[in-house]
Amino acid sequence: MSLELTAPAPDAPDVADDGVWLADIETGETYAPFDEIRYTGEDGNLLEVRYAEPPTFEDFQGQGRGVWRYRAALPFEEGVTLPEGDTPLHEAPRLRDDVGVETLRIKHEGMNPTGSFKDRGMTVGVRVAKELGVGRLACASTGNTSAALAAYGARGGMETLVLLPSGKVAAGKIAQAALHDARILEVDGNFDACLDIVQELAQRGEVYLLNSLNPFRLEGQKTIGLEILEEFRDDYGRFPDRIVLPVGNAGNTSALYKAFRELVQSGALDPAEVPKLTGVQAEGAAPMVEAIENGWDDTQRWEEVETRATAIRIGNPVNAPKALPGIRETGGTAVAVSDESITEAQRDLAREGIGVEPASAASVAGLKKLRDRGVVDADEDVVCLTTGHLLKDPDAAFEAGGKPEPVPNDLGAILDHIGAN
Ligand SMILES: Cc1ncc(COP(=O)(O)O)c(C=O)c1O
Ligand SMILES: N[C@@H](CCOP(=O)(O)O)C(=O)O
Repeated sequence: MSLELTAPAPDAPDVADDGVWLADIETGETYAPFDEIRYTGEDGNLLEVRYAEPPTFEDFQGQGRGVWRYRAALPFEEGVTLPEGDTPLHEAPRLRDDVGVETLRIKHEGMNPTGSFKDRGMTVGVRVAKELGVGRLACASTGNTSAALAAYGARGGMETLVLLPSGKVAAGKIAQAALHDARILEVDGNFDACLDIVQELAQRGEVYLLNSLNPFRLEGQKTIGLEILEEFRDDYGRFPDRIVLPVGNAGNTSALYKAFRELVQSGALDPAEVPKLTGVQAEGAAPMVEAIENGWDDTQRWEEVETRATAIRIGNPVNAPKALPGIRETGGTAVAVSDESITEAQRDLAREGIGVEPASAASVAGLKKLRDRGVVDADEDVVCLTTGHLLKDPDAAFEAGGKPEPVPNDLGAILDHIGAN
């Protein structure tokens, strides 16, 4: 398999630029990183960024906080920044006791500048766009990618175009893209159709694609894994056994796996210490779970997808050939959860003071299901990734939460209403 956990660091090919190059994950063919715009290898295979010197934990010491702390693991020293990363790793003691695991921490990526983990990818992606000298940036999106692209594009002084599935994007996300002045195209089709079209626009040279098919986006998203490892080790003196995360286009699963592989390559991490990557999808959009259960090397496209967790309403995860080995090689698994259990998990997190959008809560719903099935053991140290903020999807929050009670404009009536003496 092309993405083995124990693979040695490759030697830098002639095409490398300052120790950085692109490689086809299937054939190993290498490409110069910044001479031309390239998203895939010759046969349409996925590309990944490779480094002559994979990072060690020492490289990160004294480098500040946030995504650019990890510059030793990134293709540039700095990016177009707001800044991003350095998100909280919350304790959730009541939830931990309910689920019944040794340790439960919640890595809340909703605390990034635009309210999702996409910012980590965009700070690098927009920096690369500047290096390449491209004009218009674009993405297909279920909402968060478009919000991040619009904000980081604005920060970089660049034009942005976003393609959204009509009627299927949460209000907060469209509001962000609109205010940051992206040109918004509402497509009469689902996210996968939008991605097909924007890929075609990119191939024709009309736009620079900043979905996670762009390998540089995933470089920024690796820093989620690096932060989790550092923070968990600082608190407990060990690494977590398992990281549970929602899966849509499978970029994060691929990025975390790559972060861990690079640390293994440099000798900073023992393969036995790599957390089990555990992916969670909604039952109505679960091609990755299907592929894991059937032992496939790639997913089969689901034409019809539906879930309340609109951020992960995706039927054709483009990063599956990177993410499936990540789940398998780390000893993880994938599970599908119902929309009802996602809403329940959203409430569980809210009771701990952690406000997340539905897709984010899928990680906790998945953990509960796997614990009930005995797949996750009681003695495990677990980190759940929550990927987007509650305010991204106010409608879902209202639906999941308590309802406002109308009362008269009168103190006595209000005292009566609340049962005061
Ligand atoms: C809030 C949220 N959670 C999870 C995901 C899934 O992440 P990935 O596509 O990296 O699997 C997305 C987008 O895809 C998202 O917007
Ligand atoms: N949930 C995503 C879907 C697109 O994912 P990407 O990581 O490939 O950009 C979104 O927010 O649009």
